[in-house]
Amino acid sequence: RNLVLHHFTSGSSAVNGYNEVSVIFMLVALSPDFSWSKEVQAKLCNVFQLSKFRPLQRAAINLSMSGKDLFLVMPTGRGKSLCYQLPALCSKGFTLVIAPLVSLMEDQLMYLKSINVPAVTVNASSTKEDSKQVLAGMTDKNSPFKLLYVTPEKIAKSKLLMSKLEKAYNMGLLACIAVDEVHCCSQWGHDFRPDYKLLGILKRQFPKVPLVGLTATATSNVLKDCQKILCVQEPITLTAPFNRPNLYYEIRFKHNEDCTHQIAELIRERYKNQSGIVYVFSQKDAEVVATDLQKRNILAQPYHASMEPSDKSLVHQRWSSKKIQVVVATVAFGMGIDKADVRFVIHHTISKSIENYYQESGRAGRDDGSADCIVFFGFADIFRISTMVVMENTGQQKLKNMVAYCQNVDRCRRAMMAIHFDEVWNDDECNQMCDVCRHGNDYITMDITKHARDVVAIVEMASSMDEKLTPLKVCDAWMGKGPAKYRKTIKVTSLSRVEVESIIIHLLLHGYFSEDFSFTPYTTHFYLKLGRKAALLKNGNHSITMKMRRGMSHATVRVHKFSRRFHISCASAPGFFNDSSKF
Ligand SMILES: Nc1ncnc2c1ncn2[C@H]1C[C@H](O)[C@@H](COP(=O)(O)OP(=O)(O)OP(=O)(O)O)O1
Repeated sequence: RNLVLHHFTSGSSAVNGYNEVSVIFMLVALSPDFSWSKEVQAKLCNVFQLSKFRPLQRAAINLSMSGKDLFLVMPTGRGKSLCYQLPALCSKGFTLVIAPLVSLMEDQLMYLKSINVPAVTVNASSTKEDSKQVLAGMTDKNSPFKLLYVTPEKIAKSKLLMSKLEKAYNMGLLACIAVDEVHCCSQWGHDFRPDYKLLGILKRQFPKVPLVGLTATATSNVLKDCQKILCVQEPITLTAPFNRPNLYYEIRFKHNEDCTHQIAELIRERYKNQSGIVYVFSQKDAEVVATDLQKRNILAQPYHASMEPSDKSLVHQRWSSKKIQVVVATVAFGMGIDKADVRFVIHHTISKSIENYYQESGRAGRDDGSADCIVFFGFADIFRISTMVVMENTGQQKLKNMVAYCQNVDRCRRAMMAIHFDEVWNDDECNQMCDVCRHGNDYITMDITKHARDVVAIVEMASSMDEKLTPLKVCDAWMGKGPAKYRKTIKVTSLSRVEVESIIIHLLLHGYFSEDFSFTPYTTHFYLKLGRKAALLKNGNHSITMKMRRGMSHATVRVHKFSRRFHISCASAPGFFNDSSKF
């Protein structure tokens, strides 16, 4: 135990990565002799009705009960809430919980009520009488409640609440501060909320109270930013392995017309009588896709932010009780979803970032049973999302990371996520639970230099005519379907649509193209312009290769055919689909 406490108090206490953390975790887990250990174990069984801790829960509880500040990064659905709820029951006074949404708090309060844990909230919809009672309870030595849930807005705006917190602190009744969804503090996080920026006041005013920041997804940079914003000196970071071994990750190419049809087939054939979520881009898509699935005899209902709260909870309830099979939802269907047996999460449209995707797909398989996470990757969707996130500082970069994840054909999908979340990863651990690992070497490497020159020339020509082209127009023009004035001057390609789209995406991701936004009073348009690397193509020695999945499309056959042609007419068509690798 001394060794453990030494670890708590010495050296650089910001520990990241599971391997280092596991050392602490084991030391902590092996220490059953803390003064609170017996009570903690008893409450785990008697109050929460759980037989044992999940990885890192005991460590997190022991650390915060030792007074340490802590960041806990644990995949969605693995039980972060227990890490502050259980210590709250074993401490004097109450724990202050900051949560981003009132609906989230209400779900928690309902659950806590069902297990007889006294918990309350003050938020914008509390009555005066309720608020008064809660504020009085904060300084009551008998602690009528053990958890107090508030929104960050309340902390920022209510002086009365702050004065009561101060009084409770001075009386030794403020046991712990838990900041749920702590990544919302950072603009670099995927869900920045301005009021979270002001939460530094808590640690400045109440320095002796341990703070626990909880999140399912945060890179080390985001956590460093949160640490600064929350004014936490030396937090310990416990990072549970991000890997969800029971989830199978797959990317499919989206051919717009039949995407919903494909999804319906999947649901009918592979997921008969099993619950799932289909994520879509917009509220309108939620309505349309849900109706399409209903027409195909699938019990599906939409869920989005503009629905009445009562309709939303009705859909949620019906889905939880298996009266409907599928929720077709926007991202509004997210926080607070705690259904264990979700067997599939299908993305009709890609997510706007890898963090979002990890969280959305993570709603599958919470019961540890196997589940599928399938993304339909569509060309036009990239630009719809790009214009949606145009105001976000890091929106384009995050979207590009997500697009690169989808476009990838040769790297284990878990490995890509691990790199993104700064995790150490061994590819063997995927266990063929992603499409790339399962289909092994099923890709070809192509020299696309000539194609790149041809398509870049189209955008260059349009620009010289003072015209802007959307990515779809560039595709059409390149395939000879554009206006006659282009057709005369451009080199029309014989590549398939999927190949054309993939090459344009590749050039965008690698800086040969870049985005050019134009705003009208009603909408934002995405045009392609030359990127910083476009000029390199003027150099005869510059070459670009790209990897493309072999079974990706009907194009596959054509790739083979072309490469045969390449061998015949090598001299006249240098670089034409020069398959330099795994044919
Ligand atoms: N030790 C445990 N053993 C079994 N079940 C547990 C354990 N701890 C928590 N759970 C259950 C309770 C909940 O039904 C479920 C998810 O817990 P919860 O705290 O809501 O997850 P979370 O906060 O990590 O997810 P999210 O990121 O979605 O908010 O796991």
